[in-house]
Formats: sequence, structure tokens, C-alpha cells
Amino acid sequence: MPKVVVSEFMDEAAIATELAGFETLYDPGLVDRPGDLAEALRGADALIVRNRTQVRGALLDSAADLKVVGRLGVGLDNIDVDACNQRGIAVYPATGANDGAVAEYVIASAMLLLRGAYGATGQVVEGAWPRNALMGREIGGKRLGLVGFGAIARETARRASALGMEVSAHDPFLAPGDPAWTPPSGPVIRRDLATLIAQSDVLSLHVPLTEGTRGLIDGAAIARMPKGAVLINAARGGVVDEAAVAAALKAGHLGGAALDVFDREPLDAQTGAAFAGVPNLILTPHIAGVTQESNVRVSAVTAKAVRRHLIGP
Ligand SMILES: O=C(O)[C@H](O)COP(=O)(O)O
Repeated sequence: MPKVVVSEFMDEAAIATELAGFETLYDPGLVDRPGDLAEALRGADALIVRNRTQVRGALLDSAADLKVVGRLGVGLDNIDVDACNQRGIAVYPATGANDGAVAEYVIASAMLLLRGAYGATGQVVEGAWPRNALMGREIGGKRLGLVGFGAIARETARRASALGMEVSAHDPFLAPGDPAWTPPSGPVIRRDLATLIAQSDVLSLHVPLTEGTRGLIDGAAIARMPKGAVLINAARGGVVDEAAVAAALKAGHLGGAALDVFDREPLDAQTGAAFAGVPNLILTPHIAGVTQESNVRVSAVTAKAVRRHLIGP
């Protein structure tokens, strides 16, 4: 009977249905107990993780029988894919299963930050009526710039087009003639990165963290964004210079920012302090891709992939 270890949270119904008959250890706390995880991986055929379990080095050494890693998400920066390949361990990301969740997060953040009307509940309760101060902006007619135009960015573009945004994107890996640039929801303008940064009212990031994308949106890039623009990072921490975002919000150059991902997760006292008192800022704990619905989809896709790999269709 194949042995499966799940070291972070997933939908338990997917374990019950897709991994029925397997010896499955589901312990979402294992990610924080490396010794127990190493012990659990002895003799394990499969490991299922989210984005916190570091699948590399010592962990792989403790998992001599591992054949497959299921990733409950799409980012692979917590997995040493080359080392897995060398050891003959297959890696399955849950491609496509959380696209809609991230796209909705981006659109919702853009609307909240442009409109700026939703932070006044306390004032209204107290009898204030700050109508002029809360006269925000509409999303319709605004220019959305997508840095990276993969599956999540395309879902974001579809929703943005429906809301009347003009959508542009930069993606050096996507050929100019690729049909993705002309989806049924309306054409997406292909731009170089500098133009995209300079001509977007809302700039949203959709790239993995690589040597090529680390620090891509630094202080200089932010300075080239139009005054009042909104920046959204639901991709990976490290792509954006967090201190530069805080400074640009404080200075009033950026009109708003939503950060779901950070260089260091969770924030510590020092990194958190950098954001204290910064206006028009939404911080969320790497949750853009995680909804009740996407958790069900991602878990099912991942458990199915692991099952197929171990025992076939
Ligand atoms: O890479 C992803 O899909 C997102 O970061 C979500 O990952 P998670 O499933 O580990 O939360």
C-alpha cells in the first residue's frame, strides 16, 4: 500500500476520495516540525506540500523512497525541482486550479484601492459624513498592466476587460503571434516592460521569483509608474522592493498597493514595522490563491496526480 505524507493543509475530502486505500499521514503541522517530517518520510512514496515545506537537501535525503511530490499550488520556488529530477522524483503543481482565486483577488484589490471608500465605517458610525474625502476612482476605463501573461494573468485580463479596463501585458516568453494576446474577451496590448510600467494605472505582477525577476519592481521602477497608480503583488515576494513600496505610498506617489506575498513570510517585527502607518496599503498573508473553492480544486487535482503517478489511472 503506497504511503503518502501531507505536511500542510489540504481539503480532507480529496484525501478520502482520491487517496482511498493509501496509507496517508495527514498532519498539516508537520511543516513546522522538521524532525517529525523527516521521520514520517522514511518509506514514504509521496509527499504533498503547499508553499512552506522546503523540498530540498536534507528533506530529500530523509526520503529515499520518494517517487512523487504533489504541490498544492503553482509556485515551485520551495521545491528543488532539479534535485527531484536527478532522483527520479516527479513533481506535480496544481496548474490552473487556483487561477480564478488569484484573479479575483487582483480585481477586488484594484477596485478597493481605486475607490478608497471602504475605510470610513467608524467615522460614519460616529456621525461623520466625509463624502468629498471619499470620492474615489472607477476601474472602468483604467489601464491594467500585467507583468507576465501566464494563466493567472489571462484570467485577470478576462475579468478586467469585462469591467471596461484597457489591458496590456509584458511577457518575453510569449511569442507576438500567440493567440493568448487576442482572447475572446478583447485584445491584450503587448508592451515592453518600461512602457507597461509607465502607462498603467494598475500594475499587477504575475511572474515567478527567479534570478531574472528578483527586484524587478524596485524604487526606480516605482518612480516611473504614473502618480496615483496602484501596485498589486500576488505573485512572489522578492519581485517587489517592499521598502520602496512603503516609501512611495507615504510620499503619495503610489495611490495604493496590495501585497499578498513577501520576501520573508511571515513578516517579523522588523519587516512588519516598515509597513506601520503606511496609507492605502492592503497586506494579506499569501492568501490570494487560497479560497474555499480553490482549496477543493487544488486538493483534488494534486491528490489525483499523486494517485495516477503511483498506481496509474
Ligand atoms: O503558488 C501558488 O499557487 C500560491 O502561492 C498558493 O500556494 P499555496 O497553495 O501553497 O498556498
